[in-house]
Amino acid sequence: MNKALRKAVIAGNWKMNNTRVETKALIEDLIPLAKDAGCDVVVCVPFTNLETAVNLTKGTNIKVGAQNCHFEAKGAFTGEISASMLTEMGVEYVVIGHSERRQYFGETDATVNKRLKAVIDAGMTAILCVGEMLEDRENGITEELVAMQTKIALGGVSKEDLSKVIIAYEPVWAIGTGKTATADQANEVCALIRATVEKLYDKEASDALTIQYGGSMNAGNAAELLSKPDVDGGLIGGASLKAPDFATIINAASK
Ligand SMILES: O=C(CO)COP(=O)(O)O
Repeated sequence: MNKALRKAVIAGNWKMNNTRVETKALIEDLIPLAKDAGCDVVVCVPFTNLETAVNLTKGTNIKVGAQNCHFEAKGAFTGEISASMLTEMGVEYVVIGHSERRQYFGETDATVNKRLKAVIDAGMTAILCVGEMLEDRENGITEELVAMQTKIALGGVSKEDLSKVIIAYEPVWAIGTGKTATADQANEVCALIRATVEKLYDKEASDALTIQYGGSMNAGNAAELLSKPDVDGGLIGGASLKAPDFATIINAASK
């Protein structure tokens, strides 16, 4: 299947940025800039800003995502948020397995798999993050590592449910460093992820899968990255905090 038939998705991962007041200002700036987008637009905001973001984006083409979600439905899990708490609020996307969760909060491939399934079961779309550290790249194990992360995360996910998954390839060495993967490096690993998914399911499933690149994507480099055949969108950190920059990336993905 041709890339043009896949859904292009530009998602902003705000990380731990913006108060409610700041959220309102940024989303109000973004709405007119994104209204003619030729791609899907998502903003993944801190839990405390979800309600504000959902209310502000009602009737617009901007969708709202969370940045994590626990795998249990409820119980003694202090500090965690369940999938039904998110769906009740109108949240449609959840970032799962971000490298910052893996690095700083002990997420493992196994818990990523559980969280991913909880998101799908609740009817939301998971943005599953995979990617290697600099050391892995230098040791020549990028392919094996990213394939393994992908396989473990998708364990027990049916072909039908794969339509509720977006995969974001985020090389850890490119996140927040200003050091972007070249468009060819990004495409190479996105293609590898697609081939891994084809082996797990089939060609129909892998052809339909939206794969994003993330890691210092910005207004200046987005067009080149997004022009690559296996890069269907972007997961954007820093540049998603400035409405005009995020809008430039949205335009670059619009077709
Ligand atoms: O981690 C990222 C998105 O999830 C990328 O962050 P930056 O765009 O700030 O490098």
